[in-house]
Amino acid sequence: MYIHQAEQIKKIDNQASEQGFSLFSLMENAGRGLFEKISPLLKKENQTLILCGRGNNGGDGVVLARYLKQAGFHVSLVFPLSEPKTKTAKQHLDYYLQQDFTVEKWNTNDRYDVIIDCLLGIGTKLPLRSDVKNVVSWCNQQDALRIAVDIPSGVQADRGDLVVSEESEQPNIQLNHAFLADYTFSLHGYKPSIFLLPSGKYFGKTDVVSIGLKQTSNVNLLTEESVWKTFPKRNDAAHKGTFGTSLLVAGSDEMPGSAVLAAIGAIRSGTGKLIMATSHLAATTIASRVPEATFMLNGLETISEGEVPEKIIAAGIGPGIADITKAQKAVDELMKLDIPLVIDAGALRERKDWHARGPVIITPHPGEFSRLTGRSVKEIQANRIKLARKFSKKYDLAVVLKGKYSIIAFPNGETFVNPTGNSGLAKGGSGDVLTGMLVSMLATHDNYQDAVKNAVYIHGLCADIWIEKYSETSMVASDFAQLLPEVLGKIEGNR
Ligand SMILES: NC(=O)C1=CN([C@@H]2O[C@H](COP(=O)(O)OP(=O)(O)OC[C@H]3O[C@@H](n4cnc5c(N)ncnc54)[C@H](OP(=O)(O)O)[C@@H]3O)[C@@H](O)[C@H]2O)[C@@H](O)CC1
Ligand SMILES: Nc1ncnc2c1ncn2[C@@H]1O[C@H](COP(=O)(O)OP(=O)(O)O)[C@@H](O)[C@H]1O
Ligand SMILES: [K+]
Repeated sequence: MYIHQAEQIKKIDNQASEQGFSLFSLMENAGRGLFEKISPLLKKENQTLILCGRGNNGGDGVVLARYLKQAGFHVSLVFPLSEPKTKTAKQHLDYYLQQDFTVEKWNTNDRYDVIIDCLLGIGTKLPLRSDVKNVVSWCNQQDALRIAVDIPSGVQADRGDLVVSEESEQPNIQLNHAFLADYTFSLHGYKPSIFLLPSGKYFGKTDVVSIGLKQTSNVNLLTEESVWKTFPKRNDAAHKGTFGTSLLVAGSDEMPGSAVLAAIGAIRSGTGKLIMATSHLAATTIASRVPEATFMLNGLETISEGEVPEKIIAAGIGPGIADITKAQKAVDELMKLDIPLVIDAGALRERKDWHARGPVIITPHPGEFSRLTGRSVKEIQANRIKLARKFSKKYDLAVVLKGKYSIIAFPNGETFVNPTGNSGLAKGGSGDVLTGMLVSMLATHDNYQDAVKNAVYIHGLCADIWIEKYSETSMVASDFAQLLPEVLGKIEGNR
């Protein structure tokens, strides 16, 4: 599933017109596609209001109104912000009027069953002017089905915030400042703001309307199907060496539990062997929960002094590490190896040098990413896709920016949004399981990008399946990790 930023859509429009596709015909396709998706939601006796703005989003509304009227629906087409100003929207309005259809005056006392928002689309620049705010506010107070075209008015295409300045003293994000849709039909592809907050709360159910153009984008939504396709097969002749030895540098006397969780995530995700480089106390705790693990005692110290176990094919460092200085030295040593390296939690702190022989994967939550980038958490959350991509490209590493809709950005520009996972994961320990899974899957996949995508997707899927049966509130990391055998069984069966 493709995700398009506003800039890309503008480029696509220009390319299409160079290839002889007029904007008029794209708008026609948009309106017809919208009609096909929206008409099944309407009843013939419904009173439907289509509110159009002055740009091309309004133009889409004009075409939609024509199709709905031709099919016999009761539709009022209105321009509450005055008449269209773009050439294409004007052309479609002329054509609409030539069919003897009319434009009506908006009367706020009239009642409607359905309100369709074609006020503002990807041309939105915040803050909203008061005329739009008033219309949006009226819409949100009506007892009607609310449908948005492309994006809900008041929301930006690429960012999650609803006000222009993230540094504003009083952001005053009120519900009434964006159209609160029950459904949003996005043209050509999804826009990033569906997967950001608070914007994502305004979209309702979402679907994409094709406008007849070829789909290309290097930002995509991860799907279960892509996981099935890329998850490695185990052959019958496999031995424990086939799936490689993973190294996890994790845990300390203060935080043995993190290492336990990382070890559970790793041992259940396919690695042939697992070495835990950890403290004596943590090793005792891990051994009782994950008897399959082997140990490098005083692991962090030993590795930081340059002594690294042999024959490892993937490594991860960070969960439950307390000594940040030693962690940095250990990361330096691991970066000398030509293997994929996951850097998480304690090992991410104060990290500045990212040069490594093998692929580096960092797994920051928004707070950690804030420290790494020097930007506020608020700015990061509003612009997750773009900022993860930027960091990935700048430092030539893979970024897994965690949270609702984790973003996975690779240095070649390929970017993925993960739809799995729920707020039950927002508890200590969830990220530790992920780090273990990542390292183990890096050891078993030929392609490191597939390993990262699959680990992130499957981690969230386990949590989603857990809450179908049990409570999201009470779910803890060791609960959903128990579902790895069930979820991986499903994937292996479906391949
Ligand atoms: N390939 C595709 O996907 C295709 C997409 N298409 C469609 O085109 C849409 C993009 O159209 P667009 O570029 O004309 O911009 P659009 O969103 O209508 O907004 C511009 C208007 O909004 C106004 N405005 C802005 N900010 C404001 C504010 N804060 N407060 C108040 N007003 C504000 C601005 O006013 P201005 O500031 O210029 O006076 C101007 O009038 C896209 O979303 C999709 O629906 C299809 O038709 C064809 C193919
Ligand atoms: N609201 C949410 N929806 C989906 N996933 C979430 C949500 N909150 C957190 N997560 C996931 O839970 C994990 C939390 O990791 P992290 O913040 O590092 O926690 P910890 O280090 O305590 O284990 C990440 O994989 C993150 O994507
Ligand atoms: K809209």
